[in-house]
Amino acid sequence: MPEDLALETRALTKRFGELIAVNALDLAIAPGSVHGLLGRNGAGKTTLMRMILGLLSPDAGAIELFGRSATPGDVDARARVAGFVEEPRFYPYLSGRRNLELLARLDGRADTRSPEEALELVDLDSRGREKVGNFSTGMRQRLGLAAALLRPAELVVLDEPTIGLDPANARTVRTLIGALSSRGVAVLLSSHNMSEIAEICDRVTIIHEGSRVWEGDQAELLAAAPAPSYRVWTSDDDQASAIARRLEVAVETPRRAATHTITVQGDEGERDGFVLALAQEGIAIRRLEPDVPPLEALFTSLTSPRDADQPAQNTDTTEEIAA
Ligand SMILES: Nc1ncnc2c1ncn2[C@@H]1O[C@H](COP(=O)(O)OP(=O)(O)OP(=O)(O)O)[C@@H](O)[C@H]1O
Repeated sequence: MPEDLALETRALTKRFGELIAVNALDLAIAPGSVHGLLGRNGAGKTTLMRMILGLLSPDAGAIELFGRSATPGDVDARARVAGFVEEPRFYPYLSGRRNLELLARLDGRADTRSPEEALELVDLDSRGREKVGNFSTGMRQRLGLAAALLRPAELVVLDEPTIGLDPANARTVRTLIGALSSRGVAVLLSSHNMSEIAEICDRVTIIHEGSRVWEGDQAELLAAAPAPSYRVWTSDDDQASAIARRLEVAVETPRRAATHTITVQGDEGERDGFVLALAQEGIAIRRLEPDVPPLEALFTSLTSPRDADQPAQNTDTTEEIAA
């Protein structure tokens, strides 16, 4: 028998008056998988997460958690789910540790982690006795993660978990997400940071105006992304430009007075031809990188306003995950 999905939503829909914030959204997350939600501001990510956490009732559609239907008020169905939406909130006049103690008591379960253990997981053990009111944004964010980790959850839902964090703290959180996933915990996270999503997520769902416009894994992403152009830096840009013009694979854009950027277009074969031609002429390539990373290129192509009338390029890959 196939393993139950950690989360499945089917045609999940939420309206606020005339606005359809989440529109017939299908989502499937396998145990141990890290699933990224990408969307512009107001795309519907937080609304979707609120419904999954049982904080908001859908107008239509269904949510299943670990193979079991989870209606809005069903606390038992969410016993293995933890997380936060928007920024986590705490009593500012209490310590981080005390806040966690209260949350664990409110949860009323016997199997929660100790506040110390949760604080240690997010590298806050040495600061746990300080008042939350004196915490930096990054510390509050990590305390939110610690609160989510009090429960031995098997699905963790995190709304922009690295927002406002400096690079080192953001890395701590990403490492923690990786560690959760390798222990079999499924993670659903939203972020506006494309490189973060590309780095840590096994699968990505792009939402535009409430609807899923794309879903897939890293390999599918590379296949679906618009053909990238590459910027090239060489040991002799002038000569490299001349070769690029001869092969008709490049455009040059002036950068500053007397300098230019070589952007190589075309498919892989044409790019290879250019690289080999440079080698033949004794020109070294010092750097070659995509002008726009694939995820960003795909995201822009699917969610830019000019595409708003035709966003429905859904890949229906739910069955693949379930299989
Ligand atoms: N309680 C509410 N009442 C009315 N409209 C709401 C409510 N909550 C959200 N919305 C609207 O629903 C849409 C989706 O909002 P949501 O917060 O889910 O977007 P988001 O993708 O999380 O955005 P962001 O990236 O800015 O956090 C927005 O147009 C928002 O204004």
